[in-house]
Amino acid sequence: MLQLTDSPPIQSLSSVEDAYEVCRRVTAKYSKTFYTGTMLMAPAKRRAIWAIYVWCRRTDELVDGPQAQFTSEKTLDRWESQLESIFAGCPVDDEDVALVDTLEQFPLDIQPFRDMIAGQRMDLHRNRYDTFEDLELYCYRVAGTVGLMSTTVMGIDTQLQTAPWSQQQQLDPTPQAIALGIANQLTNILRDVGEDARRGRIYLPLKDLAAFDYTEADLVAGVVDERWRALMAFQIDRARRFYAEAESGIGLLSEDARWPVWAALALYRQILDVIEKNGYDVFTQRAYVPSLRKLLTLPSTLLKARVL
Ligand SMILES: CC(C)=CCC/C(C)=C/CC/C(C)=C/CC/C(C)=C/[C@@H]1[C@@H](COP(=O)(O)OP(=O)(O)O)[C@]1(C)CC/C=C(\C)CC/C=C(\C)CCC=C(C)C
Ligand SMILES: [Mn+2]
Repeated sequence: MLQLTDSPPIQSLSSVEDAYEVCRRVTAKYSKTFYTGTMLMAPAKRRAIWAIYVWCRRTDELVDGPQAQFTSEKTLDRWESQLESIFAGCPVDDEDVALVDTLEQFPLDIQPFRDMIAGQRMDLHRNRYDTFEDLELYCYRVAGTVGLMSTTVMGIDTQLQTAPWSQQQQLDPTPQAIALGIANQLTNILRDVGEDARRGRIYLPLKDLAAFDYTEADLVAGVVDERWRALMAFQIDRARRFYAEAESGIGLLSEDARWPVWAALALYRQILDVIEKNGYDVFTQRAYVPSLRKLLTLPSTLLKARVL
């Protein structure tokens, strides 16, 4: 290829195999829960989820990562242009190579990716949410979209679609996939209340705080009292209702996807149990599920994947 002398050397992008290996390492490093889930999947689907995870992580880190102070609307505009390039089959950097390959194998729609960027734009300008409806839109954008992306890769059980009774039954698990994303995001928000408050963000709906006579000042001060415990119990109950809705859709997924999703759901939902065990003190204790507890959870999720 003609190399113009005054231009910087054109870096050749990594191979597809190397790009997926980078995605595997990033997923394993940043989310043991999701990595565990992907290791229960068929290899082609597992790699695709790693590629999606890295794109989602990079998108989130534009606003939540170490370089967030330099991120503006224009940054997100450029990121969306890079997304369009990926969907046109033209990777811009090494990690893109894996997602371009994934798009050649799975019919992913660009819209959930655009919606995820729209969610990050909300984090640029918004640090309070008046109502749960406001917060639900944010959760759909940053997490419900992940459910849509993941479901396209994991696939739907085709035998169910051709069954004689299939017309009567809802076979499209989209609502449940979005519900699991929202449930995960609500869990994430409850776990990180203290950390987010220290960054000036309160995701808990202000109308909910008011309903329990708990103020923004109480939250910023990390007050844990009967009002806080009642408010958190209400939030946890709502998150569990979204998990329950998600459960009803897992049986519609292709067989090899059910265990990974049951596992990811159960492991993430356990964070809520830990928050309760910690007396709802999310200000001085970061709720996490010990590895042994995660391991001991897997057999019951396998049973559920086989019978539900
Ligand atoms: C097993 C499986 C298919 C997992 C999907 C893995 C995946 C692609 C995750 C992407 C997560 C991500 C980095 C999104 C960017 C925005 C963000 C940070 C969202 C929050 C995630 C927290 O990620 P993480 O744990 O790494 O961050 P912390 O370090 O803990 O802060 C979110 C909480 C959203 C996560 C949402 C999902 C994983 C969607 C799950 C839904 C499905 C897999 C659909 C299942 C289908 C049915 C029918 C139920
Ligand atoms: Mn974020």
